[in-house]
Amino acid sequence: MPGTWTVADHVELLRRSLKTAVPYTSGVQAVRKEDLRLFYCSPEGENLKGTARYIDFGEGNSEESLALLAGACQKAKFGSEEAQGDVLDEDYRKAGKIDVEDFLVRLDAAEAGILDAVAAELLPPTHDDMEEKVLRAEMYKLNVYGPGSFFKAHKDTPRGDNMLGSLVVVLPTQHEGGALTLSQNESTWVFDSASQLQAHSGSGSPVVAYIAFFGDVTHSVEPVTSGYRVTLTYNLFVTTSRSTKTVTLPHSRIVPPQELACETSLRALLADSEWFPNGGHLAFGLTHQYPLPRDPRADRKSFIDTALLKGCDARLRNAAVRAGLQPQVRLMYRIRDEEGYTYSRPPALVIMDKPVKVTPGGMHFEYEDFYDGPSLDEDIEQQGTVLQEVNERGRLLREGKVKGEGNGDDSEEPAAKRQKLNHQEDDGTQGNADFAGELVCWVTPPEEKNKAGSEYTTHLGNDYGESFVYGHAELFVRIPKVGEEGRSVVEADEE
Ligand SMILES: O=C(O)CCC(=O)C(=O)O
Ligand SMILES: [Fe+2]
Repeated sequence: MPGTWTVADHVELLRRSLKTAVPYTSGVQAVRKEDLRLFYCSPEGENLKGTARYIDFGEGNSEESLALLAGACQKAKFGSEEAQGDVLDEDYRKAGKIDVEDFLVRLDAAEAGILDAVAAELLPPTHDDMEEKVLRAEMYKLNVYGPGSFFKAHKDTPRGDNMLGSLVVVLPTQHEGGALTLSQNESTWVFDSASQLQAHSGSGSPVVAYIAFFGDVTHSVEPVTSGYRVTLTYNLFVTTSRSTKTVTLPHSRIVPPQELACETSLRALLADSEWFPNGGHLAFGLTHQYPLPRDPRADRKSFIDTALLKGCDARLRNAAVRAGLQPQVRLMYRIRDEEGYTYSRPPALVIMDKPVKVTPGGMHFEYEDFYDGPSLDEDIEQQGTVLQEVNERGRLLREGKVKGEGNGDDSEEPAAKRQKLNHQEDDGTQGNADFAGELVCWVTPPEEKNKAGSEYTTHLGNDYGESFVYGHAELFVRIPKVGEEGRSVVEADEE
């Protein structure tokens, strides 16, 4: 029962909440037969205008008509960070594609109910304090995977900071192979659309199979072994603007149990006068990656809108808001951390809401020498909030005494033993004479990749994107100190 839980138990619950996430949703959707007609432009050679053709996926298609469609495709390229553009490499992706301007299909993912089903699972839940969010699907390509076609592991290119992920609709054709496999944080999932479509064939009413997944999920298409696998792909965006092609979640939502559990733990921690007596921050390296501007200097009002968090990350954000806290995704800088330099003060972590503004005449703000030179460090220190790491009780870590505390290494130890170790702490305000910032406990470790100025992950996308790349993000939840507004403690009468 939470009532008898220790601080360590509550923090562990918050930590675990970020580990349980299924980053996709899939299914089979019945559609109207007339919506399965597809018109496309068949190129007739170099200088000739294309010829219009159509294919009806509502009628068991012949190999011949599918081969004609495949013949109308261009070889699909993919985005490469290395080449900084699209490349054709049939060892990595062997598939045909038709761009949106060269085909028309009556099927409408929103009208067919697919977007509703996807939104219910993937659209970040809005909290009362937030503007209502809608999901918009933008058709992207038609892909044809004939025998021997495949697409190796990649992430789809983020096309905006509000891009949530991708939707793939697999049209009903007889084929084998071509399963879409997804992987994230050591878990893998397989979406075998061929067998799902097969199971529904002959039922009289036509169906399509679909899968939607968060954009930061690595996925691949296994080789097609027979027949043709034909897909429509869409980019999914979270937006607040209404149009007929968007889907909204009902506003009064049922709070999922995991979110309630996180809220309960946060409330229990806040009520404990011994916990973070001087306030500070709980910090979470988030599970999902988010579209970040390729240029880390890009002028942005805030780093990532927390309304755009996905899955378990959104759940944690909502739990914090429900507990009366203000979770924020912040930019993170490390100062006095450059090898080869000697600084009079120790390295520190600084969080900010906007990229640092460099004092004119100070260090030139160059990508490569971002950390180079104390004047930039001073700018960062002045404009941001300096953090000092503490353990999960909000106490300063004393060198060598409570090592491992707060990073999950000791999660198997009995709580009593951990509590014993904790008497070697102080309240975090006297440990470092130079320290004039705020305290932070990392509930889940930060990812190295999002430190401003560092290279973001290099990966392959489905088309090169100039403006955004996926990067790691951290959620900072500010904890008021005992007595401050938002922190009403229950005096403990513990043994
Ligand atoms: O056609 C599909 O199944 C999706 C392939 C894919 O991952 C992509 O186009 O990015
Ligand atoms: Fe993809």
